[in-house]
Amino acid sequence: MYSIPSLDLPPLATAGGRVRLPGSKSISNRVLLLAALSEGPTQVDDLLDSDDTRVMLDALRALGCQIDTTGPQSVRVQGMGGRLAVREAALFLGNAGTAMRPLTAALALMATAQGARFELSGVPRMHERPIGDLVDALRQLGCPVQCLHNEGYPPLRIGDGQVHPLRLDAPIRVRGDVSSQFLTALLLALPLVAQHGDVVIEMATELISKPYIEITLNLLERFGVRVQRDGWDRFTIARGSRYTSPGRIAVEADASSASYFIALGAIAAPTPGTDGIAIDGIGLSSIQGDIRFVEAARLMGADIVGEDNALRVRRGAWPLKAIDLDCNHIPDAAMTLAVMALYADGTTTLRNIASWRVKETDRIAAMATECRQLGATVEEGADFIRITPPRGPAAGPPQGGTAPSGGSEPHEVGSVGAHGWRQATIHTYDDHRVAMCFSLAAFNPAQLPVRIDDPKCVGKTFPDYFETLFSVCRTPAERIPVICIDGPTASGKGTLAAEVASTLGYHLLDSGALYRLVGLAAEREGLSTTEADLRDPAHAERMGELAARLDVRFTPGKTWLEGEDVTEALRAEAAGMAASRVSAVPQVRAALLDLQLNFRHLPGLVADGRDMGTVIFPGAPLKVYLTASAEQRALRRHKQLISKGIPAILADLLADLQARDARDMNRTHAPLKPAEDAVLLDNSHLDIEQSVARVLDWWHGKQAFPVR
Ligand SMILES: Nc1ncnc2c1ncn2[C@@H]1O[C@H](COP(=O)(O)OP(=O)(O)OP(=O)(O)O)[C@@H](O)[C@H]1O
Ligand SMILES: Nc1ccn([C@H]2C[C@H](O)[C@@H](COP(=O)(O)O)O2)c(=O)n1
Repeated sequence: MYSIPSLDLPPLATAGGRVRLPGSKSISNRVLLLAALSEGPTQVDDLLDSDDTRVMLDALRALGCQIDTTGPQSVRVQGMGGRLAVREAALFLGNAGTAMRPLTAALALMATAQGARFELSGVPRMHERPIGDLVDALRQLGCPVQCLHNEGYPPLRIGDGQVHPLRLDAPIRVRGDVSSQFLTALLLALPLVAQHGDVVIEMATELISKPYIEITLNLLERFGVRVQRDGWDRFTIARGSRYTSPGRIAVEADASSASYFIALGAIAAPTPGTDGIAIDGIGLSSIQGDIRFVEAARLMGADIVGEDNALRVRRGAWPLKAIDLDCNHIPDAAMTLAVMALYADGTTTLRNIASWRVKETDRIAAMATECRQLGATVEEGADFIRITPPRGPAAGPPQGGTAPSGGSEPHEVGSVGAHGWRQATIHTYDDHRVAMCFSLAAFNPAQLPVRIDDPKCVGKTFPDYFETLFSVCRTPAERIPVICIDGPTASGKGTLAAEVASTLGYHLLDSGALYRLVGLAAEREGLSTTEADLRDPAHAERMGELAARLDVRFTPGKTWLEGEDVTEALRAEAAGMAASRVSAVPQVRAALLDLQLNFRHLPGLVADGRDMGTVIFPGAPLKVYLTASAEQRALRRHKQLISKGIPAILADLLADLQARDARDMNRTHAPLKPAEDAVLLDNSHLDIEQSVARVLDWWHGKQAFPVR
């Protein structure tokens, strides 16, 4: 997950490949609650691991439910059979509507029937999301429920510690026009109190988002409770209903999450050698309503082939076709249509989406604002949004080839590209779906990058969303930004590069490590690395061959040579000196070229070394030449070694690093020197933080993202 302030997406060109999506949030949280309310243990597989499911798991554990992790996406829930193990608890439910609503209902009934008291709260936005219709229904039943700040909104106090009789004889009336989750909450909770008679729910107003109710009814059946449904007006839970564990249950992949990859397949030209986007774990037999996004995407021109548990999406009509659609049945996935509309041949209207106003944010306002940022013309109403793409029909996303104005050259601030698209900073309003939707704007035909603020908000349902997106998207290498940091030893290149890379979410290339690996591998093979031997052409040839067949692997924080962890060995001063000697051999440099170029991956790269800016990435948009006085550098290295418990003599270190500087700067091939367009940074009197801030300032200054 990208836990950084903003993530810059370079212009993307093509897409293709296979994705496996995380489990459905709606199913995961319903299943967890049902498993906890059931009699007996339930093994839950393919569970979504996200903010919202974590909130539900924490709440259930706080209520005394035993839940053991049995695998990366699996838990075993020891059902409590509807009996409370804890009589008083304060539960923080973040911004998870799928936890707040069902827990409110289940705890209200149990607290009233068994005598308990709970407080349920969330983040500030949760306290603005209405729950009054559910509270009214629970009060009809005789449950003491108090809204602690504003009537009709969380936080709530549920129960008063006393036992009260429940009024179950008359039908319970609940409104269905604000959120279908209120009905879901009652349907999940009422089987707990249906021992003595039928329990009936009647809709007081028309029900929206019916497919979510179908998920609820389907899962209730999996847990042994069959609800009789009369149209969408009346639901009867039969006397004697009780939850029994199905033993094992697997969560389907999330249909709303699938919408981004369906849209991706429809928008992006296929990467040569691929056949569109294959999505595993969800197909046309899904119980999730958002699977009907497939129909809407087809209306817009997507070519989708569906199987029971898989989908394949290819670009069909292009540009996409504008549509006018009632989206009441796919409220979450319909947001993705709004971004597809940016690539359509006319104006798209999405109707009957009033529920967007009370979701994680006011989604109608958010989608309208952000589409306008990109250059679209947008009209919004209480329950609709109408989107005209940036200056009329889109001509097509980038097809590959060279980017305009020199590849990853920055655009001018506030730049308006071809077709009226604008380079935009997308606000995400702590709403995962806004972030995921707008990533697709990176296929804009103007080839402008897109900045997504607060990308970690995708953690609500799809923590690895951007990683998954990058795994199936391609763009010409020159559009992937590279920041080069070259300089002499111990100037702080590695430290600076790692900090800059982690702030921007970019990959990191420590090119010095590759030369160190060659030195180490040579030593292990008994191949001399003395300057004298390396001058022998046959020996240099052998060293080049060794570099070409290096068996090396990088994992976070570790480097492996032929399966052995050599992270520590590489950092030894001797390894640095050997690296300096072998790096003067042209055959070695040639052998390592492709390896270094292959580090250039989406969304960007920070590369440190000696020739990053001059030889390896000469077109990089930012090249920094980092220096500090030899004395300062020797002092830093001394401190570094001593802090690791490695004995060192300052004078020797100074002499060694001066010798290394001289060799690195004076060799014939790719000597250490600033690139002509490099900016110089002498950090002799700057600390690490100041150096990082300086480089980030330069980088942001080169970007054209509007500050909002
Ligand atoms: N601006 C700075 N001020 C003070 N100390 C720094 C600064 N930058 C880095 N250091 C410290 O200097 C030491 C050397 O830094 P680092 O290993 O990043 O240098 P390097 O240029 O990558 O070295 P090499 O080329 O040998 O790999 C580290 O202990 C680091 O914490
Ligand atoms: N791009 C590079 C990176 C490194 N080298 C050589 C020269 C250095 O002395 C040696 C070790 O590098 P360090 O890990 O200290 O950055 O490797 C090079 O020639 N070109």
